[in-house]
Amino acid sequence: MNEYVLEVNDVVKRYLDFTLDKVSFKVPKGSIVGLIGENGAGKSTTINIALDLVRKEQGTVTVLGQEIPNEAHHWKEDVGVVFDGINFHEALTPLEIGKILSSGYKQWDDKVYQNYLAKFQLAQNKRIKDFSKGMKTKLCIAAALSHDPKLLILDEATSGLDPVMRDDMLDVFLDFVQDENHSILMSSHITTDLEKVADYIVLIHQGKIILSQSKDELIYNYGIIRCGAALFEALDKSEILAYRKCDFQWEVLVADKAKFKKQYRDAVIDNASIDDILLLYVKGEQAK
Ligand SMILES: Nc1ncnc2c1ncn2[C@@H]1O[C@H](COP(=O)(O)OP(=O)(O)OP(=O)(O)O)[C@@H](O)[C@H]1O
Repeated sequence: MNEYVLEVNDVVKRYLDFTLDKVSFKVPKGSIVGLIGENGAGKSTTINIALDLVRKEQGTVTVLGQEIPNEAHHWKEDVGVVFDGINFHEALTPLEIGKILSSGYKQWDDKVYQNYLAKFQLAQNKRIKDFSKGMKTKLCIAAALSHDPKLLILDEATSGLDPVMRDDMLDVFLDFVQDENHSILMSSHITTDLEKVADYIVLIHQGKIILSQSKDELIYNYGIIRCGAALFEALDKSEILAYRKCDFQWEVLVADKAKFKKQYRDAVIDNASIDDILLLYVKGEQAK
């Protein structure tokens, strides 16, 4: 088996006023990859192309070792998908959905489904139309996890959940990938969630991937220098990733904060959160 469960290579998609521009990234087996980017950056388009829901113009997508699209649709059995919103008919109950899905998925495990319904406190016989938004999301996640997918793809799926439920859900995701045979690609605007669970972060900005990095590398090595104009002018620009001017100070993103700390002893260099990194790339200037 391939060491990557999803490989997106040089994918291009053009809409009237938007281009997904040679997007490439990989989801290693056993990992959680967080896809981040501003509204309209191209996250859903990328995910939809990876799921063969939107046609790409160039590039290749390989899911679980199979290049898609292809004639065999078996790969869909092994991919669980949760969008922000529900795909099930609103008149159905969780019990009825379980019955429908059990005939659609060879690997459907009703015991697993029942366990998730209980864990997420979802009534079996309540109609979906009477569910809250968060309950609908939980139902979609329960259903997606109950056909034993090897790859779970979540497009902004957890944003409707309250902080306690989101935290519980992150534990569910961590459990899911623990055996190294399961992997997750999740897009989210809640970057603190990704800080908790993601192994890798892929940042897409205006249709281009501008960062694809291990989360630990970002958290431990990336830094933000906050300085005045004189120090900013003196900084080695070849080592700067992005920068912006805020009022009277400059914020500068660097990949190796320890090196800068040694070189510029008087500079204030803070750790960079994923939000900081996103903000600097999106609102600032990219240096290289
Ligand atoms: N079917 C379509 N026809 C035309 N333009 C589209 C279509 N689908 C998406 N787009 C455009 O592609 C761009 C990227 O949209 P996409 O939904 O991929 O962004 P996103 O990163 O998921 O944003 P958000 O965080 O707001 O969900 C947007 O400019 C959007 O208007």
